[in-house]
Amino acid sequence: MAAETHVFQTKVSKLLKLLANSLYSNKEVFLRELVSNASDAIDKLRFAAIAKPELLGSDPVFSIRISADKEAGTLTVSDNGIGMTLDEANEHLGTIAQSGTEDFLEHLSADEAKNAQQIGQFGVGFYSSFIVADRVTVVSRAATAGENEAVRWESDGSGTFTSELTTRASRGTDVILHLRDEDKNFLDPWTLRETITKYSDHISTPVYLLEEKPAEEGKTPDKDWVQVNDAKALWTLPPKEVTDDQYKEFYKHLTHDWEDPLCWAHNRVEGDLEYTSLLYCPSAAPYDLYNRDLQKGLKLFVERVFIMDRADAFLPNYLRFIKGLVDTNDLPLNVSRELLQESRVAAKLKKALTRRALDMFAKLADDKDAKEKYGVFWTQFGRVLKEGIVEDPDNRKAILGLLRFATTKAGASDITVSLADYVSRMPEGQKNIYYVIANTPEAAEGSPYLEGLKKKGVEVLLLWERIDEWMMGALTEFEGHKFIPATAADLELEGVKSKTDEAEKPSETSKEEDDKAVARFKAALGEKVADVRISDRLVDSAACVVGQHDQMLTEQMRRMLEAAGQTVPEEKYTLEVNLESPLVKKALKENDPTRFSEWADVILDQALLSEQGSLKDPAGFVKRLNALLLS
Ligand SMILES: Nc1ncnc2c1ncn2[C@@H]1O[C@H](COP(=O)(O)OP(=O)(O)OP(=O)(O)O)[C@@H](O)[C@H]1O
Repeated sequence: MAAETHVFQTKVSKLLKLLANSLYSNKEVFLRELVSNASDAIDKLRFAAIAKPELLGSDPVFSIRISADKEAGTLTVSDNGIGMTLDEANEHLGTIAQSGTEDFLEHLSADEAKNAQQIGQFGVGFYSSFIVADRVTVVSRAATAGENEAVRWESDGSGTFTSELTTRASRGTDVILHLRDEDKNFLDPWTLRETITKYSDHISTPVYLLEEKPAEEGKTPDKDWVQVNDAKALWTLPPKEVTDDQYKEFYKHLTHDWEDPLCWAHNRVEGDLEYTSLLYCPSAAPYDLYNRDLQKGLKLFVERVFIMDRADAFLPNYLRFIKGLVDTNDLPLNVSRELLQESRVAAKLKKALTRRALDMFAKLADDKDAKEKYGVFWTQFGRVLKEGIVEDPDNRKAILGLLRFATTKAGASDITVSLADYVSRMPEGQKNIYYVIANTPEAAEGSPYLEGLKKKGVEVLLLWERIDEWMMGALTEFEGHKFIPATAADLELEGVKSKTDEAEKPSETSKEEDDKAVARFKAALGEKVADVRISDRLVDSAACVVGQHDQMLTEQMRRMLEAAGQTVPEEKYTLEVNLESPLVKKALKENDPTRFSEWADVILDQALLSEQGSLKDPAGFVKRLNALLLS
């Protein structure tokens, strides 16, 4: 069969171009990727051989072998794993399976250095060979294929590849890199040994390097395969024996991420349920965190045998960003995805691993030296974690402890306040936790509803993310303190003693005058409002609208329901007026009932505008306002 030429999938070509144009400070990662692929291929065969031991044939001892040929300028990574057929090579080495990569490639920025850094998130995997090679040849024979059914694949990484049938004496894969002149340092025995040792330290398969033996005088040196790792899977070691650097390297091996993880938790549990878990939190959220096709889940091992990738039965959806593995003796070796869905053991593991993950974050939050790291965690994953408040009532308490907020005291740009911080600095007499939800940080911070609370020294949580409405709807209390929106009709502030209270100015008007003012607004607005009353929450603003906090729909929720095609009932608000406001005072000086009505309408519309950001009849509002401005 003559070699056939194929064109790479468009996104592969884009990726290869990007790789060629990006200068890597750590070019050597290509070796990690190739060693990881070789180890994955061996893991897959080990698993397949449980049901079909004959696949191992006469070659039952697994190994990865790396050799350099200085004369030919090539570096070869070989394994005796599952191998590939011709069709598999065409498919797997010509396409990218991950959904997020497409989005990423479409949104490349002009900043190449940044792109190069981010690209690692997508598991460039095999294609990273082209960082150092101007030609790559793969010779592979699948474990199920005959000697003459091997495949030879080749590409210079410039848009096409060729493939054809060839022969290979035994199953497995050779990846042969024809190194660029400037990257031939990887053929140097010392560099190679150092790099390989670093990337194979934790791998459960033995990795051998072909090294020259010291030659006897006058003789050409002999070469020998030297094992460079101890071939013990990292997670089987006692945590105390594993260094931070080893954990970091292992994370990169598992995930193909090029960045260090933010934190990890390694646990070996014996007893009723026996398992070892190694959970990692990445340092950046993947592009497709909110994409339904996100590839999530842990690697599953049973009795140290790799069973499947991305097993999503072990963590809840709101922890979908966690990477890692679980190894257990309590599941059968032939467990399938379907069986996992119904397995009681899997359900128990999910419960345990969820707690482990939340503990890992709690530790990070408590670590005084890791303040910055927790900030990164919250910025990257806080929004997803909030889903857990609604989805996972059993762990709500633990998740509540992890939440961080912007507040009126910290400011909208400082999202670092925990609920415990909030409670610890509540002024004397404050019983509840106050919050406001708006569409933007600015709108939250500038909300008129906060004026009185601020004046009393009461801190308010500022919220503006879409998920917040949903989350706060599910929350009732934290350590006995109720959550109350700043827009609630009754803020239950009795008993809050603040310095400003004592210095409160006596009202300039009498009770009768106040009642009369309220009655005038009521008469002027009629059916447009549920009620009118004097506000004790406003300081500068003229008025605001309030609803019962357990009944009121915020504007965000209203829009969400409307977008979902639901008819949302008209809501009548209570108008609260600030009798100390110069605008209200001016309005009350108007004796003509028609003109006072216009004033009342403008004041109500202003209040609605501040609350909702829009009005039903904006043109009418502008007309009335202009008439008053001109009078
Ligand atoms: N040494 C190998 N033996 C057998 N198959 C291989 C080998 N190397 C690569 N492959 C096949 O090629 C596919 C693509 O490899 P690549 O490294 O690009 O991505 P991946 O490993 O699937 O993804 P990720 O890098 O995110 O894990 C693999 O999934 C595997 O099917």
